[in-house]
Amino acid sequence: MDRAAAPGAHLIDGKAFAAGLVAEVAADAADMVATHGVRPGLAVVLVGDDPASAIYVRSKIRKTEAAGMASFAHRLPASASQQDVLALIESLNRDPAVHGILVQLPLPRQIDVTAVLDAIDPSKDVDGFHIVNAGKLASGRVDGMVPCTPLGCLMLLKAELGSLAGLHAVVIGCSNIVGKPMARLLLREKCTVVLTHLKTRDVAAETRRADIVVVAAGSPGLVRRDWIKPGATVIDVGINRVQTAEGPKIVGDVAFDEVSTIAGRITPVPGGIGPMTIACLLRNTVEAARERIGRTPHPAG
Ligand SMILES: Nc1nc(=O)c2c([nH]1)NC[C@@H]1CN(c3ccc(C(=O)N[C@@H](CCC(=O)O)C(=O)O)cc3)C=[N+]21
Repeated sequence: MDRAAAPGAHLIDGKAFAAGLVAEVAADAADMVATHGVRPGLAVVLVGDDPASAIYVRSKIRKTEAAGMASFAHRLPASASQQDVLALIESLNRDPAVHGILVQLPLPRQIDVTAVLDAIDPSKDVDGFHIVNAGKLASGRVDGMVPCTPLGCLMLLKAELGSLAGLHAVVIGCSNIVGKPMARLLLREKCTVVLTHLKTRDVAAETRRADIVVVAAGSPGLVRRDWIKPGATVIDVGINRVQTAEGPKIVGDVAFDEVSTIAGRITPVPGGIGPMTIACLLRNTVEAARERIGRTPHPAG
């Protein structure tokens, strides 16, 4: 891996790890086509025309197809009603060619996100946001679908550190999409877990004790050098578009240049967690297809 770019810290190459994972997923998908005549399929639902969402969705579709999987793109106008979205999800729930359903977030204001996410068949919920899957993870059960970003973080942590048991982990940001599921996964690995949020009085006092810091706060440069214990592992989930003298740029929630001089290991942005998120989405879709094959007495393509 490339150490030169980060003096001090070892750079965790999420992009390379994700490429390996995608290759495994593609091999599994090809095997399902050959053995069962089933091609794992992912439906992506995009409501409205947020430019960032459109770019993400395009990239998800491209990577799904490159892995030899079927992709079904559904675009609804920004004016779509909740009924429109629910009707589409119902039809995707019934479609045997669709093994995974992803509803791109955020959704337009008039739509109740919770109602939409909970309308997805939990066995097709490859984002892991359905209340049944969230509840399974919260209860420590291993049979649910796990959200892609925290799953990607956990895979990198285990690849880098081996067992996480007994380590002190601090998660900054307590969203349902990243922070809370991340904390639950780390707890499952027997870490001591601290989950911080907007009202936490002294976040730095928490992170200074941490062997592992995962930050998903959406705040560019939030984590500074003096927040980090020497040698700690820093996982940066932030994706922030900022303007610089050289033009627009994507940065994480970690002040990379200074934190990489004290951390033991660090993920870059871009090229860290982002690619892992998409790789895990493909992995969850293949797992959903595998489960479906197991539950179907007469497998049909
Ligand atoms: N239902 C739902 N599920 C999601 O998983 C979901 C979502 N909604 N809404 C938006 C966020 C954002 N997200 C990213 C995935 C990959 C990269 C990624 O691969 N980034 C690259 C490139 C960054 C760039 O250049 O734009 C990187 O970090 O290296 C980024 C962001 C998934 N999201």
